[in-house]
Amino acid sequence: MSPTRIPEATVARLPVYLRALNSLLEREIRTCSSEELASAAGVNSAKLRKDLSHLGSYGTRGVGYDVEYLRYQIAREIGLTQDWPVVIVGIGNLGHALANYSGFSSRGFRTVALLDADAARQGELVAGLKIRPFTELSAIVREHGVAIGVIATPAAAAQSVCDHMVDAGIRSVLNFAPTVLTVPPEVDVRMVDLSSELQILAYHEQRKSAPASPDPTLDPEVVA
Ligand SMILES: NC(=O)c1ccc[n+]([C@@H]2O[C@H](COP(=O)([O-])OP(=O)(O)OC[C@H]3O[C@@H](n4cnc5c(N)ncnc54)[C@H](O)[C@@H]3O)[C@@H](O)[C@H]2O)c1
Repeated sequence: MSPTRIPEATVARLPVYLRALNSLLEREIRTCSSEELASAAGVNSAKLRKDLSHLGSYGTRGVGYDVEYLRYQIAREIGLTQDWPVVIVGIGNLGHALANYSGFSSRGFRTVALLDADAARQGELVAGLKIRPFTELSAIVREHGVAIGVIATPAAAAQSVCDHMVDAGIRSVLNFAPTVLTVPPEVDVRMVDLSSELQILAYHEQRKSAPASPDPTLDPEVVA
């Protein structure tokens, strides 16, 4: 891992580069230029070169990047070369879908427990794991050294679930509930909000279909 802290915006793009590199490897492409990788990742090549320079990766002039090695460097930087035990709390519609998603395990995220407060759900087998009572959280975190907690409960329960996770020693939380969580500074929270993403698309869709608005700088009142 690099000793210096990488900018957050670069960290957010590393998984995108990783996906692009995986698809190059699937096509047995062993080296690529920054332009090729940038276009596969959907960013401009200057930004890609700057991002990769934070990893100490500059490619070789005239040859480009070694795809396999760059994939290893990025995976190591993100921490994907190690195993991350994960718990999912709230095994309703979304919790079931997350538990059944094979993409986590193939990227090093191992779901070790599924927890729910509803006694009626407990004992049900989902993706090979029995849903367990939420009260077992601390014991499970201790037993498996859980690094990441996923919250898939209704919004009203999310802060309390998060507080219990933090008390149990979890330092990274992925929150699917549509509510902002308060955590101590050493805890990282990422929020996934599909509704907000749809609203952003709706905003762009609306702008695309709206008639072009006049340039405000040509408005005599604005100019005056
Ligand atoms: N982020 C997204 O894009 C996205 C998409 C869909 C749903 N959601 C959100 O995900 C959450 C779950 O949605 P759903 O449709 O699966 O709901 P659901 O009602 O089907 O499931 C929620 C589960 O949480 C459990 N639960 C409630 N309080 C709990 C507590 N204190 N501790 C442990 N478990 C508890 C319930 O028993 C239930 O099994 C909601 O907040 C919803 O808004 C987010």
